[in-house]
Amino acid sequence: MMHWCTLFPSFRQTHAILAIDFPCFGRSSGPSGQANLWRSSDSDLIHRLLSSLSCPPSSVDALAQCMGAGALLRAIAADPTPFSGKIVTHNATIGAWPSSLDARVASSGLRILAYHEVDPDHMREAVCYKNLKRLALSQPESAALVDNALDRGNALEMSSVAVEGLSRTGCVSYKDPHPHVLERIRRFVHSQPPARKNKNFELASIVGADGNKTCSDPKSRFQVYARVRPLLHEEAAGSLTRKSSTTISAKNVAFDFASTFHGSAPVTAVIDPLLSAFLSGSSSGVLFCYGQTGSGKTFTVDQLVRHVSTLPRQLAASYVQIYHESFFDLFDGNSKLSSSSAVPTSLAILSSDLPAAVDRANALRNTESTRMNAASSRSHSLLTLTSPANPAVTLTIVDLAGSERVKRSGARGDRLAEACAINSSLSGLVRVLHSVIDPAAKHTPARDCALTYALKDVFQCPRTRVAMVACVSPDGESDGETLCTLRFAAGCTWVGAEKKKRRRSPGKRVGRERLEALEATYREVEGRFGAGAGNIVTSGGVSVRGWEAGSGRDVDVVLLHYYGGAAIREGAYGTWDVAEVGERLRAAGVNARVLAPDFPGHGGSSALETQSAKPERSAFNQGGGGVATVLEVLDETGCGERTVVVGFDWGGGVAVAAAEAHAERVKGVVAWNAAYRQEAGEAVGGGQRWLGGVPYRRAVWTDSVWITKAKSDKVCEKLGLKEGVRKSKGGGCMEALVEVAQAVAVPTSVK
Ligand SMILES: Nc1ncnc2c1ncn2[C@@H]1O[C@H](COP(=O)(O)OP(=O)(O)OP(=O)(O)O)[C@@H](O)[C@H]1O
Repeated sequence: MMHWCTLFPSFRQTHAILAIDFPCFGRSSGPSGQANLWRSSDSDLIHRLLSSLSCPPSSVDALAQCMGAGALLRAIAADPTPFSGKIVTHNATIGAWPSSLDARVASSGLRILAYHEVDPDHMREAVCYKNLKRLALSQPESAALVDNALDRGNALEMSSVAVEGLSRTGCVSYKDPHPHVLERIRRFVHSQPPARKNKNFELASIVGADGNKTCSDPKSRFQVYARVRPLLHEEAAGSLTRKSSTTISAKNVAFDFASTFHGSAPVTAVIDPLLSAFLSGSSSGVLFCYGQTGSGKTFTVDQLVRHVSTLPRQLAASYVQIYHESFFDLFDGNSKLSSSSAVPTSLAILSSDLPAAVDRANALRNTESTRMNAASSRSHSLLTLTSPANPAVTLTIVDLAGSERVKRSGARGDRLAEACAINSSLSGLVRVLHSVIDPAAKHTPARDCALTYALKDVFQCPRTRVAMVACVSPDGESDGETLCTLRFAAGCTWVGAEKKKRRRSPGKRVGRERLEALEATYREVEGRFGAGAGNIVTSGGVSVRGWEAGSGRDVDVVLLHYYGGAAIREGAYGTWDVAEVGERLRAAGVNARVLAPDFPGHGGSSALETQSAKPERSAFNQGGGGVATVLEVLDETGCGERTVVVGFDWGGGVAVAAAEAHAERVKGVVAWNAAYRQEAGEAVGGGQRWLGGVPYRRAVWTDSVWITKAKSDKVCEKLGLKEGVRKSKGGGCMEALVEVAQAVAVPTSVK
């Protein structure tokens, strides 16, 4: 990371700078040399970090080195949304080149400047070198490779500098690039992207890769339009230029849309195809207005509502706003809805009366005056109409809150929190849209935020027609934001592509059925426990998935996930399937309530300002630490004395520590591949005390490269066990849990 420090002064004017020490490196926690513990989730880590900082889409330039560059390339392959276009790498290494990366780079307009200094660790035969070279030859607009040995004029030559006290391990030596190379990198990052020779390059490459259709196909169910509002007072025109009725350019980059609109005339063409399908009852539709704050989204929605009102029909209409991830019913005095699936008020209304009803409701919407817009919407609004011909068919008009760079909008305090919530939910929407278009995506992350959750049926139903209006401002000061909006919207033009149908194996079908069963379970839990996105949220913001046997309760089982993971086995890094665990226990004669919390800053739980759950033992018991989280869950879900705590990996260490600290509440503990870190001076052999405190204990081990007998022995020693149960692959944890839960439910002499 320090490699790049000399570049920072020149970027300080234009960028907020974020320098990352990956876990186990530099100042970040974790034992050194344990990068393999988190490497499989490094791209997720980068995305979570950017999303926690609420970076708007297309706003991040990146400089990365060695395995950090590999992580970055994986992050781009997974989702290029946050990245704005300039990527500089040095000696990038990667185990396997992601199959979607070439198409991602081509379609997102990213450009990579890659330096390579050949040495025994970074050879020309290495995967990354070979692929960067191939990319530079096949997509010279997107990638350039500088091999230092072959191109001395441009080489990233280095001199070594040692910096005292830079990391917790002492002195770090870093290499200082020569000034002329720094200047080249600086110019690259600050450069305007060149005008594309073939403006359909992005689309062409996507079509080539996947055989998909594009937006220029009028039959596509997803159409993307751009609308440029007129200049307002005191604004001066920027680089936005109209090229044709379907093309506009900003900062010399041309973008193609289904149509572009300029000025104030109503843009009825964007909604007419949706309206006719809606009125005939043939298919549902959703129309989004997307763009930076003050670009004309609310204005456009207003015009569209007035257009709908000219069609004389009796309709049912509901109107909600999403503010800070909660739903409010605008047709019921802006009352808060108890959950994301609660049904809002539905008005039976004549379409001609709709504008007046919407205007009245809009007075209740959260709006504020910012530097960018005198009446800026601080919430997303969703107006949903039900088809008179078919009650199953709806048309939803979504006025998205505007993305904003808080430096420009001057947001502070509550406004800043709002801006962060808005940016992060827009990023959630962008991620969902990308997952819809990506043939390799296995999962649509619709549960990540309230906005995508509300629209999840849209994303899942292949018949729903979708229109997006990218609203942009012609003001020169907004050129940067305009480019981001257009780049994102142009990227969405591939959403129209029918995702290549993957042949599902019977196993995958079972997976989908399980997912649906899980959904049903969440709804059940939601009903029983109250508010939350299919679960409960504690007063401290801990999201807890729950499952109950439904016929009395013998034990409470609390499942703890690994550091950097999530509780529910729904996404890539989830650990548990609460329903599966509950059913397995029920089959073994134990009626259990199974609870799986997400630690603060993980999964659905909010991050704490003071501290997220940290991996060090010393942080377990601090506010927000693992043990404190477990206690909060026990308290707020009413876990009785018959509680079993089960933890995997880092969660296993937390389970052990929680059982030790609250032996009066915990009757059983199962530590699976537990990462228990001994504190300096801590006597591990606490077994004697444990025998009296927590009667039922198991340590389970699954063979893997980093599990050693020594680690297993340490946890066993801590638990007062002679040895752990060692399993060759998976499975052992459930058997141990069944044993312990049976013993806790009907106390026996099992120890
Ligand atoms: N096409 C247009 N013709 C004339 N005026 C417009 C047009 N679009 C927007 N405006 C004006 O620009 C200003 C900002 O528009 P609007 O409130 O719709 O922006 P917005 O994108 O909804 O902003 P925010 O995200 O902050 O809510 C308003 O004064 C609006 O009347």
